Amino acid sequence: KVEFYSSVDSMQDLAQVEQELLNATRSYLETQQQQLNFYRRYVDQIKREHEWAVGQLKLDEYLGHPLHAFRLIKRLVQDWDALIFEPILTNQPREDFRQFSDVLTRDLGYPDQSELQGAIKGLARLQRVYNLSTSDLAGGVINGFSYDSELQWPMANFELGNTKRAGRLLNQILKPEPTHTAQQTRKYLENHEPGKKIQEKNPSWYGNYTRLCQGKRLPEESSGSPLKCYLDGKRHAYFTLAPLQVEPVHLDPDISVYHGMLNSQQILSIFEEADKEEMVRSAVAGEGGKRTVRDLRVSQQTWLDYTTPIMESVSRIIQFVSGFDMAGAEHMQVANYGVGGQYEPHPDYFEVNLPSQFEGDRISTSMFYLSDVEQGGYTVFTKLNVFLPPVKGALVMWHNLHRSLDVDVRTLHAGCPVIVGSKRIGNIWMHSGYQEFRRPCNLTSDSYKSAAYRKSV
Ligand SMILES: O=C(O)CCC(=O)C(=O)O
Ligand SMILES: [Fe+2]
Repeated sequence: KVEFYSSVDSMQDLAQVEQELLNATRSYLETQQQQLNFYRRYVDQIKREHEWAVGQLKLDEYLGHPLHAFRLIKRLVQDWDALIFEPILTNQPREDFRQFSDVLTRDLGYPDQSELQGAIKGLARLQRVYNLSTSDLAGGVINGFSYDSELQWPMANFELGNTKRAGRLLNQILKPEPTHTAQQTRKYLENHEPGKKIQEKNPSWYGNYTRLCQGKRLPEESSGSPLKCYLDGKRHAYFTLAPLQVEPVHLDPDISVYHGMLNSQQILSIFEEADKEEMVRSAVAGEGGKRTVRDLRVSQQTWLDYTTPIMESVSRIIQFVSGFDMAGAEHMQVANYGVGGQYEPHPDYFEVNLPSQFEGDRISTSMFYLSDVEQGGYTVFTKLNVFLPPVKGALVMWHNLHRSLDVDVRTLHAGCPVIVGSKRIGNIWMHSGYQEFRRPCNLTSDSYKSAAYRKSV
């Protein structure tokens, strides 16, 4: 089954669904109108003839005339039947419309109640993570920017189990303006069961998560050497003429952003490849390594191998920037988030239930930002006080494992909910097999660095 709300790209199909609905409904109404006009004309004409005849003579005299009798019988047997009964009873335009709706639902898919739930949860998530006020959202104002769309907050609250609040909000809208379209919402509330209230306690990481998502860092003690951007033309001969534009964002564990790694043309080529594949709702590893769809990750994704020209270039970039052997690389995962789409704090390593098709755990993550995001959608490292706004064409890279190949718990990170825009990323995870000479271990284990972070958020 297709799912729309979890990816802005899929939502575009919904816009098409509505366009086709509009066209079909318009032409349905038009044909019906023409039919009705036709019936009306016919009835008027018969009425005139009937009244004239009855007015002229007494009825029995009139019908005593064989031609008049014939006309009446012919009208009833043929004309009324063919022109009125038959078309009214079969109502071909309605039949056509029914068929159209079947085809539409089958070919393009049609959103159901669970889509509405998903979209509403997305809105509620935005409100919670970004501290947006309900009135702001309802008025289409997000973080001070004004957007021209009125949100159905009463309905959202209803679906989320806040029935009282839903009623109050509805009254606020309907009191000054009783003919407001929110009347529809009132009908909906009256005819549906309210959603189940989710009384989740915020998890321990929640404070850091929301703070960083909002682009706020905790003040840090100065280490004396502030991180500075630099050009690196030496990492590989490939970068001699066009040095890497490095923005280090954290030291130990090292996290760096490499700007301008893909241009718009290359990104388009990646999307062209991705369009050939099917986007599916992202799953996460659950109990015992089983993949399940959960709200903690709301996006759609597909995988690209390195056989096409564009992906060969991507592979070269990763190889030359990271120094790793691409023999250990997973295919690139291209993902697209929906509005309110997110990926809650998680590590990229497996630690347990390692997938058998690769050697070792995920030693590093290379993430390309394939779009700018109008608002929201930061990548945040909740234990490291780091937030990164997506910048189209940039590459973020870090190691998920210590040199000892023990997992580095400090790398816990998240993709914040997208407020406005379509966030696209390309992830390449490198496994530790084949990298023995690329990133050798130290003489002493360095995994102790993680110890203090195991519990803390
Ligand atoms: O979307 C992001 O910024 C982070 C994505 C991520 O962490 C992942 O896909 O593993
Ligand atoms: Fe991740």
